[in-house]
Amino acid sequence: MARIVVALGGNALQADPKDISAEAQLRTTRHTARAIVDLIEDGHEVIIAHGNGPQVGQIVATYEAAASQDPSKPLMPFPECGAMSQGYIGYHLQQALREEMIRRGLKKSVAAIVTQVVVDEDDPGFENPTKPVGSFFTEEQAKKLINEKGYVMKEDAGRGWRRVVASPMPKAVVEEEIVRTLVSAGHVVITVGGGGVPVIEKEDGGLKGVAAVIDKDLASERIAELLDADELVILTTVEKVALNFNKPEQRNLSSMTVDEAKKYMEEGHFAPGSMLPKVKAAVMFVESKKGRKAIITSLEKARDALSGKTGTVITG
Ligand SMILES: Nc1ncnc2c1ncn2[C@@H]1O[C@H](COP(=O)(O)OP(=O)(O)O)[C@@H](O)[C@H]1O
Ligand SMILES: NC(=O)OP(=O)(O)O
Repeated sequence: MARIVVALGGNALQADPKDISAEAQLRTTRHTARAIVDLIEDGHEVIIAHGNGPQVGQIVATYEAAASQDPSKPLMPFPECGAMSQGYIGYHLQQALREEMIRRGLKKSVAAIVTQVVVDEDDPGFENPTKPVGSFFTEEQAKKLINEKGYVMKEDAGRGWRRVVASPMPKAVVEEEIVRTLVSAGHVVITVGGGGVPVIEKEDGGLKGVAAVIDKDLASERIAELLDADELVILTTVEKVALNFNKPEQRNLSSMTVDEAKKYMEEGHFAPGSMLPKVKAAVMFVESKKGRKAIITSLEKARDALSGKTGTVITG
């Protein structure tokens, strides 16, 4: 039995990026729940983290559209939208996991924790927005949004144009102790959703939300370290990390050491904004303590990867 932090990628929440309806998300999370419950059934202690890029972008855009039609309607700040996305996604995951556990006769409770993650006010990420959120646009649509709304928009790994926002590094998890207590009591916990709601510490010890979206792979790494997890499992669309990805000479990797991973990062094998943060998170976790292991694989292959049959395993 291992304590595992599972980071869920976009495909675990929205199978079809064009269908962003609540019904479609709930359907997809039901499918996702099967892969997660496999790990619970195998006896692992599972902590779940997830992304929120499409969802938080959708929530922000909905408030903006309402305000543009009726200026008396308020805009919703980014941290509040992040918190809403945690609640919305957490609710679907809670329901789907509960159903799947009942189906398999497992008696466990699931809790989604609205989680705040402390970032540094002076983080360089605030100067250079990198995190894609919301829907994909054509270049023409993107230019219109840049002019009309002042968005920063970038091309996202050949998939289209998206709005990008600041993405500071996660430093501390405010609800760490609550998560630890629930996990240690045997409950399934969903935390640092969307990387956590980014907050800065005020001089009086209070917290203040900031307009940013933390990378969920890096936030998953942070909570995995804090909870002294044995493994960080990053689930995405690909079964294995590759060198020369999408090129004729592509080579899938079954394993890499942290030194190899660093070399491959320097050589530019991993796309920024997609595979690079996953490999960075894996390296950080493995380096944080001897014996820790990270796995990057697809949702469908999670169980096989944990039993050493597939995936890319990153070790010290
Ligand atoms: N070297 C690489 N090996 C494998 N996949 C890569 C590589 N570089 C970029 N990718 C892309 O990264 C994607 C995963 O990132 P992304 O879709 O942003 O993650 P998430 O699952 O967290 O939403 C893969 O589906 C693949 O298209
Ligand atoms: N917050 C975050 O990293 O979301 P995505 O994984 O959806 O980009």
